[in-house]
Amino acid sequence: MQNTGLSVKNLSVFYGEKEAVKSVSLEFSPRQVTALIGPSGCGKSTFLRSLNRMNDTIGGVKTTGEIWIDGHNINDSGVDVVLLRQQIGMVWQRPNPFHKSIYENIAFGPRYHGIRSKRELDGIVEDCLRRAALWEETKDRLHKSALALSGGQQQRLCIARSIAVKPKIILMDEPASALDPVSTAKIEELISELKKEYCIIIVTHNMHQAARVSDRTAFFYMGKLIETGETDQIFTNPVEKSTDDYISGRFG
Ligand SMILES: Nc1ncnc2c1ncn2[C@@H]1O[C@H](COP(=O)(O)OP(=O)(O)OP(=O)(O)O)[C@@H](O)[C@H]1O
Repeated sequence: MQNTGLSVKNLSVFYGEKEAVKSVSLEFSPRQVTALIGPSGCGKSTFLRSLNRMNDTIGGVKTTGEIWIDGHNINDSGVDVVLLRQQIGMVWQRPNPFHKSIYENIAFGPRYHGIRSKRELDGIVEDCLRRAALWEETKDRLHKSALALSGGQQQRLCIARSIAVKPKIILMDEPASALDPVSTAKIEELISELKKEYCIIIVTHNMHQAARVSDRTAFFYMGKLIETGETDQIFTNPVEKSTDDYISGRFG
């Protein structure tokens, strides 16, 4: 069981002169799913990417503010970003398995972090595929290319890959938006299972999905955090008019 949450204080992110995220403070609890919602361009993905310093890979980005995990501010200089991304994993919108076998997709991370024993790696591969509800579909083809899997299976493989390195937090950027309804339902089931162990933060444009999978919801607009609270409250009784307008489809 992981007991780690994340505490964001006054986070701002600039692309050159443009302030895409404006002094956002937000707490994320362990074993909860938080949905980040808001109209296109409001800064959800930029905010999400800053939580494991993926924005560092984009030129011209400046970040200010603090992001605390286990007593460490991840924005401090000297933070080992490889280790950080082991602790805070990311699942992207489009499934992006490595051009390797199903087995190697899972084993790669643990091996990189020092696990050499084949028996141990075999165990990790099976455990992660089981937890991603993919074992039965793949156990007879573990050494075949991951690219031969369907899109939905590839996304579940990417989730299995992300948990193989024992993260504390999993970030998901519209993880089901490229998938059909059946695969989407499987990903949502998987999120509900994984939240028993992890803190999950998900960006979604799908209001039904946010209502189904999340415990808490944060509404962003024009780079600002407008409102956050229990998902039920945000969807039934939002405080801010702009939140109400957005979730009822009046803009965005
Ligand atoms: N690499 C970049 N360089 C410059 N500006 C960027 C970059 N990425 C995003 N932006 C700008 O930052 C703002 C926030 O973008 P971001 O992608 O975070 O929003 P979003 O809410 O996730 O949007 P969407 O829902 O469409 O994915 C937008 O105005 C966008 O144009």
